[in-house]
Amino acid sequence: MVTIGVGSQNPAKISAVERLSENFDIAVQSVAVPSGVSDQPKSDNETKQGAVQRARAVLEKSSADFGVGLEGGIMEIDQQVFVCNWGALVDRNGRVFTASGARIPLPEPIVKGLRAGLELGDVIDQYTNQLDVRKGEGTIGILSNGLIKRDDMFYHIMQLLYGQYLFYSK
Ligand SMILES: O=P(O)(O)OP(=O)(O)OP(=O)(O)OC[C@H]1O[C@@H](n2cnc3c(O)ncnc32)[C@H](O)[C@@H]1O
Ligand SMILES: [Mg+2]
Repeated sequence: MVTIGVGSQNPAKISAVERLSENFDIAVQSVAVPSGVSDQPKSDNETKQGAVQRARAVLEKSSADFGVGLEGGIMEIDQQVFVCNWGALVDRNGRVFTASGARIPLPEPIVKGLRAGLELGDVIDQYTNQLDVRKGEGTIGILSNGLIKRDDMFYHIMQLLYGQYLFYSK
């Protein structure tokens, strides 16, 4: 049994890692760590960096075998703003695996809020008139009409991360 520490207390992130333990002998623990980037990362680069920094901080702060960082952000392609997500898995040998998740364009009213300096988590709550969307289906869940929820998207990233670890450990 190996232990994975997840650098967040967000249930959508923790549940994505827990889903890995349905297929692998893994124990999951939540470790509160800083991302070291802004609360609302604004590029792939910054979002990925937040994921890696969270993962590294988990190994410093806990005795887990692996550190996982999952980070949400926004990024722009051709003046269209997308929600994006990155994940990182680090092991005690210093290996770092990274992967990104699905992206989906954000509608104009949400982009307006972001340009005004708000965090996506707060804007999506206002937009939907709900509380803590970020901890449940997430923006990706809202905009995909519930077909892909935030923990599904993070689970996909977890499969890409753990899969790489298995592949490169052969
Ligand atoms: O407690 P932490 O781990 O920080 O969880 P968080 O919900 O704040 O998540 P992030 O910092 O990784 O995400 C950055 C912002 O984007 C928001 N967000 C909401 N739904 C999202 C989604 O589906 N994908 C990416 N970001 C999302 C999120 O709530 C934050 O305001
Ligand atoms: Mg956050």
